Amino acid sequence: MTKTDQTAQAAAAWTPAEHEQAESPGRGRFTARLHRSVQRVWAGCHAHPFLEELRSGSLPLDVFAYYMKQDYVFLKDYVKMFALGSLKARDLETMGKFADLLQQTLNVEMELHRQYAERFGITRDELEATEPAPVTLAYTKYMLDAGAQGTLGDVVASLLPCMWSYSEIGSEAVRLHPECLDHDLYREWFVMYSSDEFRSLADWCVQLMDQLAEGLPERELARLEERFVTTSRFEYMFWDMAYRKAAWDL
Ligand SMILES: Cc1ncc(CO)c(N)n1
Repeated sequence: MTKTDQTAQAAAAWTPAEHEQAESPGRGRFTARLHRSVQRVWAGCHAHPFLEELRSGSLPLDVFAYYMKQDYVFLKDYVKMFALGSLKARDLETMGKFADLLQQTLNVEMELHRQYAERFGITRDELEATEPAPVTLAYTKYMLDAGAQGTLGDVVASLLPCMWSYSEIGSEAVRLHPECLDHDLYREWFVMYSSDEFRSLADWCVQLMDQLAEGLPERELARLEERFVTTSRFEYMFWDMAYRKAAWDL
C-alpha cells in the first residue's frame, strides 16, 4: 500500500461521529456547510502521518524543526490577514478584535516557534530569514490576494481553516490521544493548540463568518466556500510538505 493509500484509508477511518463531537457550539448554517464541504480534506489532515507521528512522539526532530521554520514564515504573512480584517471591518468591535488576533499571533503563537527554535539552536535571525518553500509561498500569497481583492467575508473565509482546523486538531489530539501531552518536546505544541484561548479565537472567527454570510446571495456564498475549500487544501499540503521537507528542487 502506498503512503497516499494509507492516508486515504486512515482518513476514511476518521468517522463523522468524531467530527460531530469536534464541532464548535453555536455554529450557524453557513459554517456547517463549510465544515461539511471540507470533511474529507480535514480528515486527511488529522490522519496525515505528520500528525500521527507528532501525537505518538515518533516524529523525527529534523522534520519538526523544518515544519516550525516554515510555519514561522507562514505566520509572518498570515498575521497580515488580521490587518486586512481590521482594515475592512466597519465597526470598532470587529476592528479591535482583529487587532487583538494580530497581537496574540505575533506575541503568543509565534513565541512558541521562537522558543522551539532556541531549543534547536536556530538563531532568531535564521528563523526570520527562512526561505519559504513552494507550498508555503503559494498558500500565503493565495490567501493574501483573496483577502486584498475581496470583502471582509473573503478575508474570514480564507483564514478560517487555519484557526478552526488547528483548534480541532489540537483539541481532538488531546481528547483522543492524551499521551501526546507526555512528550518532552511536542507537549507545548499540543498545549498551545488545544488551549481554551486558541479555541475561543477560532470560535469568534466561526461566528463572524456566519454573521457575514447572512443574507448573501448564493453566488457570493459559493465564492466564500471556494476560498475556504482552497485554503483547507493548502492546510493539507502544508502538513505533507513539512513531512517530506519539500523545498525548491533547484
Ligand atoms: C499552516 C498553519 N495553519 C494554521 C496555523 C494556526 O495558526 C498555523 N500555525 N500554521
